[in-house]
Amino acid sequence: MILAHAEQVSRRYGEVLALDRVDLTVRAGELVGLLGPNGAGKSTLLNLLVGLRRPTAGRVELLGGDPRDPASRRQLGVTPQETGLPGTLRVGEVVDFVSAHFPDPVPRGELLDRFGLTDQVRRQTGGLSGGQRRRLAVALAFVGRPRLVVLDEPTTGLDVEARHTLWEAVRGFHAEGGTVLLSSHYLEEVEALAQRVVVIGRGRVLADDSVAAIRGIVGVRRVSLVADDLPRLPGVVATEHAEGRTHLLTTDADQLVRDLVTAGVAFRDLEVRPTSLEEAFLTLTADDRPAPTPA
Ligand SMILES: Nc1ncnc2c1ncn2[C@@H]1O[C@H](COP(=O)(O)OP(=O)(O)OP(=O)(O)O)[C@@H](O)[C@H]1O
Repeated sequence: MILAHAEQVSRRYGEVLALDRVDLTVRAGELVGLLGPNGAGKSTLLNLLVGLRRPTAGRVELLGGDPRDPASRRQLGVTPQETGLPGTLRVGEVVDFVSAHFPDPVPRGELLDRFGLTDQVRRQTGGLSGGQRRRLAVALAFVGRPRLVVLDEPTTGLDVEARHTLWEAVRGFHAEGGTVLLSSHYLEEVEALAQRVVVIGRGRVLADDSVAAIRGIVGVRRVSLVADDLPRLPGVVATEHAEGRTHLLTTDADQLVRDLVTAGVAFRDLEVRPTSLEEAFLTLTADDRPAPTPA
């Protein structure tokens, strides 16, 4: 059963085309990670799916209806990228307030325990640390036992322990049959939670695949060297020339170095380093870019 669906969706903010003909389908029981660098369009896509914004073109459906219709959002739990909590209310009061909107809310103690906030129940939210506030904001998405939870960068600003607590809570919800769509900058986060990853870059879906397949794409290494003449080498996904150096992007740097030696290439100043997620995405979108300027 399809819980959220975007079909050929575009969204423009003035001159900026934030989303460009995006398709995405989330089915019941899935835990889908939306992965992409800053400005890729993740928040825009999530906001369209949960009815916070309207698409410029294309069609969006949530839980069988229009996301802008409140009835479609009844079984949805959302934590946007930025949330505000009333600073003078206590944690327990905020949970009670949100719970009161639902027929069968998760009991307060159980919810706070799942998100590691039991000791904060009597604290005013204004006095919480940034990480505690974020955990509370995410916890509130689960209060009403939603069918679908949408989390926009849920662990931003959390330390390792808090992040793991939150991951456990998300996993627990999923294990009980819940469906989750979450965005992240971090492959490790998506890897820890999701089976399926949708990679988004510059407003487009670049890949929609298993975590293992995406790991292969973003596991690209940059082998950089100085050489006058390079033969064609297997396993090179992109080649760039800059400031007298040649940069070879590959998913298997060890093999590439062996191949360079075997081919008898006279190289010097060899460097191997991981590419950032951003660079890996640029590789994926290389077809769209003007060719790099030769040195
Ligand atoms: N309200 C807005 N007005 C103008 N431009 C916007 C607006 N919201 C987003 N954009 C632009 O749309 C593009 C996509 O932004 P979006 O926030 O969806 O990306 P993102 O992948 O969520 O990024 P981040 O990881 O930094 O949150 C960016 O170029 C951004 O500057």
